[in-house]
Amino acid sequence: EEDTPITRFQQYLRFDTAHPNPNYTAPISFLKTFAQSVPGLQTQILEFTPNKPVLLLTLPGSNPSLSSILLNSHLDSVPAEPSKWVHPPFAAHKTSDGEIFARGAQDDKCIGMQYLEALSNLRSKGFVPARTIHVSYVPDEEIGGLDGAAKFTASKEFENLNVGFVLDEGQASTNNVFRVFYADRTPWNLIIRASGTPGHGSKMFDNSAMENLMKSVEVISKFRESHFDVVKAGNAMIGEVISVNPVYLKAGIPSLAGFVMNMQPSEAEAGFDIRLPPTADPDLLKKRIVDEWAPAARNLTYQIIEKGPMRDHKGCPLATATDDSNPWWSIFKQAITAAGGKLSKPEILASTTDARYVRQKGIPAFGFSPIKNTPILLHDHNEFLKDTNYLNGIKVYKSIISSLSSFEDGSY
Ligand SMILES: CSCC[C@H](NC=O)C(=O)O
Ligand SMILES: [Zn+2]
Ligand SMILES: [Zn+2]
Repeated sequence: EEDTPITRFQQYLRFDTAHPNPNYTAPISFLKTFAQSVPGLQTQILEFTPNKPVLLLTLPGSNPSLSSILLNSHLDSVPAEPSKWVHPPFAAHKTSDGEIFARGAQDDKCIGMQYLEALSNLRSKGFVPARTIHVSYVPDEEIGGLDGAAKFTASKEFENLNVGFVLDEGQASTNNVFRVFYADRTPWNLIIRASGTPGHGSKMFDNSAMENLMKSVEVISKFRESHFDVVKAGNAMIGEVISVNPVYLKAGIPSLAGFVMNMQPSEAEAGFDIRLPPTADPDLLKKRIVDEWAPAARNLTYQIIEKGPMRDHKGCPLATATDDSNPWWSIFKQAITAAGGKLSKPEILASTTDARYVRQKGIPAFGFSPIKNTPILLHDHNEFLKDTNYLNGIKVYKSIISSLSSFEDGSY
């Protein structure tokens, strides 16, 4: 096979990095070999948790007194259901139209390789940045990043990088205009457990576990609808409202289901994925959960698992400014324009990425993936990216990387 940017992207996509057993060693060694072919690009592997390596690449800048820029992506992927795909999710099949099908094609192996291709390209033309450029490949983003970005950004090693600005993954755009994200929503897992009177399946009585839980589900559904309606009416973007979605239900005795269906269980449980925009008041939502979603009076208990930080050390919401107070913003915007791209109004990402850990440290960070005119297929079946889209992304990163790294104001 030829060695081109496209075949290299396909090679990277073919590593099975899906949870629950992502292969980290093979893709890291692949990336490391590629990086070593780029003149001046230094490589190191950091391990904050056994078998969860972080690959860090560094291109030293000519002015080491300036803060550095960091380009981050994650190594891992969510699982795929191969039988529901038109092409196997880890074959990286390219159609005659140039669509490359793979789990991770959009989320987010494209950007990991595009960073490298862009750097390699720039270096081949003798490019030397003023600011040092770091590229990080971190494990475990898809499961919350606790053993990945959380530990990396909290480390002495990270401190020593003196990072002034970060780019991380964003999301595809279905039209001709790129999207950029200045904040993420914070995920909470909510588990509601109901207990109640058990009894014969034929009996009508009050206060069964199922009835108690179902009342909660109704109340939560109303809340969900009211927030979704605001989005549907066009009065808010999806990232600006609180979302709550049921993700599992557990009740009854599974081994009896379908055979002996005449037991009203004494316990029932439901799990919800909640996302809070940085502007939301977490205490208000907690109060709502206590009072309305899981009132003890209806024999309900609850557990909230907060997945990662919501505020920085000053107590401020984790959001990066997109106005004149943040010079990185205008540099970023101009770089996109210079590469022939257009940028839409900055958004809050509906989901959650590792960028929250750097924002928590007070470092400005944008989420960006140079994917346009493409359906949003992250975590979906048949995730794909078109070759021309991918190649254009390399061009966009060349512009972004050279602009950001030549910003010489020492106060940032
Ligand atoms: C608990 S943090 C989970 C992070 C994950 N990131 C991408 O999909 C997400 O669900 O948004
Ligand atoms: Zn991702
Ligand atoms: Zn993802």
